[in-house]
Amino acid sequence: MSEVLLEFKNLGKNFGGVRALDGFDMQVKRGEIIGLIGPNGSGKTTSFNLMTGIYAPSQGEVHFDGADITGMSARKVYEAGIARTFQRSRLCLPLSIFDNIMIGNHARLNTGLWFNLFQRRALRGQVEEFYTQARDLVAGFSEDLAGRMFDPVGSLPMIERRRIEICRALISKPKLLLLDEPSAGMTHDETAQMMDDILAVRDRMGGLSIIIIEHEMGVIERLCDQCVVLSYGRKISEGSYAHIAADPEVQSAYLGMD
Ligand SMILES: Nc1ncnc2c1ncn2[C@@H]1O[C@H](COP(=O)(O)OP(=O)(O)OP(=O)(O)O)[C@@H](O)[C@H]1O
Repeated sequence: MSEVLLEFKNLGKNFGGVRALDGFDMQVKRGEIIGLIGPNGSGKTTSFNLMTGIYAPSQGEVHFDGADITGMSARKVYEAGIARTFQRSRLCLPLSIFDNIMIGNHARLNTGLWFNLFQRRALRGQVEEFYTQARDLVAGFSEDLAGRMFDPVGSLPMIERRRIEICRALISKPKLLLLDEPSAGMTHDETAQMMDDILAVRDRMGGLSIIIIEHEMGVIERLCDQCVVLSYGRKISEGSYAHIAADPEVQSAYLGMD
């Protein structure tokens, strides 16, 4: 089994005349946490959308776990083992913690009419099995939260909602987890807690790789084994946080120093 889980080769995406990504090469190893950073509009979210099959690339290739997944549908990419959270929360606030996590499990649920109407015992077994899996995931973050699986998500504070979003991504048992600005909207204390959560998730789910888009440099510094810096759709630097933070091109493009 190759040590490299994900690879971009010369990846590019155009939106009309806008070149959102241009000749982007990147590798993610198994078990690694990568920070994807860059100024607003530099192509970070576009690269997540290319990885997850939301967009097809205009050029280049995406390889994942030994297979070429370039241009594959979002559902097939999800089944292959890539799951994500979004910049803006996609939780359904009136629904319970359990229901929200099950939305992330749709591809594994048997939802056929025949199954649901006439195989009631099997359906019950399936729901019970998935409840146990969802509860175990939530308990990994907080036993207290796991005791409230049928509370509406709208009643939870921001840190707990972010945890549910991560559980919703993890229920599909991904090999690669994409986190889009996990610290957005959180207090300093909540961000510190969220960083502990992410490191604990990586340890619990041995071998899980994570890519984080984040504007909060303290988060990138603490969590990431490697960083990749984009500017105007091109990779301008990569390496450890110490390496990219000392790179004059990064300082000028992103950190606002000349
Ligand atoms: N669907 C789209 N249609 C047209 N242009 C787009 C589309 N999506 C992104 N872009 C453009 O592509 C470029 C890269 O956008 P992208 O959202 O990937 O940047 P980003 O680094 O994620 O920015 P931010 O940090 O603000 O989220 C920007 O110029 C953006 O306006």
